[in-house]
Amino acid sequence: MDEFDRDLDNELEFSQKSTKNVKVYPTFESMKLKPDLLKGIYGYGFEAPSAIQSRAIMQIISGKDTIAQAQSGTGKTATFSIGMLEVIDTKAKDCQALILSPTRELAVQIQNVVKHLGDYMNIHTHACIGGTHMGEDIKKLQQGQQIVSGTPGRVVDMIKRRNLSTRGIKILILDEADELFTKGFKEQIYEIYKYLPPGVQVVVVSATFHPEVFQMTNKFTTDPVKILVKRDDISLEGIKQFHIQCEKEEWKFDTLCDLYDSLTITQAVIFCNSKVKVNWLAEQMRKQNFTVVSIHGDMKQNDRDSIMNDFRTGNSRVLISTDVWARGIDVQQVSLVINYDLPTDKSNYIHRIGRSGRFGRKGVAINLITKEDITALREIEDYYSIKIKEMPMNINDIM
Ligand SMILES: Nc1ncnc2c1ncn2[C@@H]1O[C@H](COP(=O)(O)OP(=O)(O)OP(=O)(O)O)[C@@H](O)[C@H]1O
Repeated sequence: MDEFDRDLDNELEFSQKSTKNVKVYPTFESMKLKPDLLKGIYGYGFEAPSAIQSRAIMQIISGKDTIAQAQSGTGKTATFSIGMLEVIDTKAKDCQALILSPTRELAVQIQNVVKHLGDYMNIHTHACIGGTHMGEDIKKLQQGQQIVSGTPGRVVDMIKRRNLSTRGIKILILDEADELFTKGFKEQIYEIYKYLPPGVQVVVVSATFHPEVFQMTNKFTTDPVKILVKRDDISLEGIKQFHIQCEKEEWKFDTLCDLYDSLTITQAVIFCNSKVKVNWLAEQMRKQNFTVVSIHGDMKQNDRDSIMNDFRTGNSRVLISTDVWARGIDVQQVSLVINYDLPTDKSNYIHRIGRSGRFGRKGVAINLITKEDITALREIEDYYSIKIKEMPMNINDIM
């Protein structure tokens, strides 16, 4: 990207403004939701709506196309889930809402949230994801699923095979939209959209919006309500961010081993930039008798599921991952994120560190950097107007 492109990008981004005077609903009662839905919300343990929930839920219910941005871990999933559950006709058995997200784990997590919030509504939901048995998927869809949460590849497949009927779909939700609009998914999203009834309501959600995303959303949305966050406010204050200068790549490993005891206080995620590196690091850690688990996109779905399950239940405490875990995954006990490699994408920096500090909890992010990473680290600091200080000698001071 040259200087000119960057200027254009900035201009595009800063020309985006939140819609003025979006009404704030301070309580779930004030939203006048269906009693069964309200029961599900309280049953799930929510007492009051978060900032994005108090603004965006009612916009979604009103039927308007909506672009909803909010910091990581602030309740975007429940925002679109509640909005969507309110407008679903529980008597109609056909698919009325489609949620797309970039990873299988996230699609399953979303389906679970929807299921819990809709606990008293007798809602039929299904996670339609790659890597699972096609026949099972088809069977489930044939039974009639009012809400489908899926990954683009499998969903487009099911639509084309006519196993997922799009006729009754009233609302399309694009979660982690900026990721869905990247190269790997863009074509599939366009393709799915073509099959949806004209006038389908579109809700676009993420913690980060690359300027290009706004251009693309123009193709999907009509006069959308925009609830946006300024770039300087995207990084959560509750997540303390540090770097450790490791000089050479080879020194990172010893640094990580020194940190291990702190990693296991609660739960931690370590990010690497490639699958090969994830495998390598997990193996090295195990050789040193550290207990770690690892996950990446080349693993069998069964293995991915069992690793996720163990990590969610707290059976494993240190997870090494690629960016397959960077977005959306919600494990409240994660309080520490380590970037063994600095992400190459600035947005993913925000998403990765956002795996900690969920819903107002405290979090710590530590970046292991070599001399070569200094410029990239400064760029992240400048871009989000943050300071990533050197980590104090005693990690207990910050945990
Ligand atoms: N109103 C609420 N009251 C209490 N907890 C809530 C509320 N809304 C959401 N949460 C909890 O906050 C956590 C984070 O929510 P969620 O996963 O939806 O965040 P998000 O904004 O989608 O984050 P990300 O950008 O990482 O995808 C979840 O554990 C969720 O159950």
